[in-house]
Amino acid sequence: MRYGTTDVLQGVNFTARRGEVLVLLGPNGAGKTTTIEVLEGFRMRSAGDVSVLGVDPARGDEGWRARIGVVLQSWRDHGKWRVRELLDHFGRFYAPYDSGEVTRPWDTDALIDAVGLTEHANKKLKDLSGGQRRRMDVAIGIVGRPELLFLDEPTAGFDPEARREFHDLIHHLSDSSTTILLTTHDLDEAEKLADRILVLAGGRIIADGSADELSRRVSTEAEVKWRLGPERFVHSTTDATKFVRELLAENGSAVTDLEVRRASLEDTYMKLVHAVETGRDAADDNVIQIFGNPVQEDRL
Ligand SMILES: Nc1ncnc2c1ncn2[C@@H]1O[C@H](COP(=O)(O)OP(=O)(O)OP(=O)(O)O)[C@@H](O)[C@H]1O
Repeated sequence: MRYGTTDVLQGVNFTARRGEVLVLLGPNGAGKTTTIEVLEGFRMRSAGDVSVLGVDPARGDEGWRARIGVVLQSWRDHGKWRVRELLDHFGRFYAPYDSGEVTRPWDTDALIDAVGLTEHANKKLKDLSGGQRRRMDVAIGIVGRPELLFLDEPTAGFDPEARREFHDLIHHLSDSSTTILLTTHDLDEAEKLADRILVLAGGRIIADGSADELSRRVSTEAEVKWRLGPERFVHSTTDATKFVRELLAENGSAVTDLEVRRASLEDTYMKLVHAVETGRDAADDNVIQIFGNPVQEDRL
């Protein structure tokens, strides 16, 4: 994708499988929204091949659009509509695309309940709080029971409870085989939701895998912490299972507060993105820098 003379995306290559939750991570301006907009058919790509539900988004017709749900980064329109009224209205557009397999649209009250807006069903959109408005955006995105759902920073402005409810909703949707591509800057959220994480930086996908796979890619070592009586210990190892087995065989129930920690997604992400920004290979760096804690089999 090129804007003017600037190539914003140049090596974005990935495939999503049915029912998978893909989380797209990347620094501000990396091109996440652009990627999503190209896939949705909102933005025409400058070059390259794209297939979404078997169709080139540049040529998607209404039948194709009915199978897709979109939650943009922010919507502030339809302020005078009431929650139930607007969802009822949008839902009607999907009725012709009801198939034996998928009932379209979603029943309005059941949908309002699923996004936690039952108390506010009769409120005008302009009177909703930021987080409630965001829940409404999500409801609009899924009213047609999409097979594929795009969510651009869906939980921005959610309180912790709304976030938890949203995560449950995503799990429920993916259990019913909806494929989901979402962007977020919340790495805990990415770790909770993603079957696969894509990291976009420098205009290309620099990592593609589960949180665990990415962590192993930048670090083969895990950190084991434990306590023996009043003393605390820490040890870095490439085979945590073997180490823990031996530790317990030697010390039995004297071992307490045992903890095994791989590099967190945040550690991994920072390392991958930093490597692109500095032109180095993430796997070259020493594991100790990942944990930021220069201890090897030392007593703390
Ligand atoms: N219409 C446009 N014309 C020119 N440049 C654009 C346009 N839209 C986006 N860009 C540029 O393309 C790059 C990618 O933008 P994009 O919005 O896709 O990033 P993003 O990863 O979604 O960022 P954020 O995390 O901040 O939402 C940015 O440098 C942005 O300035």
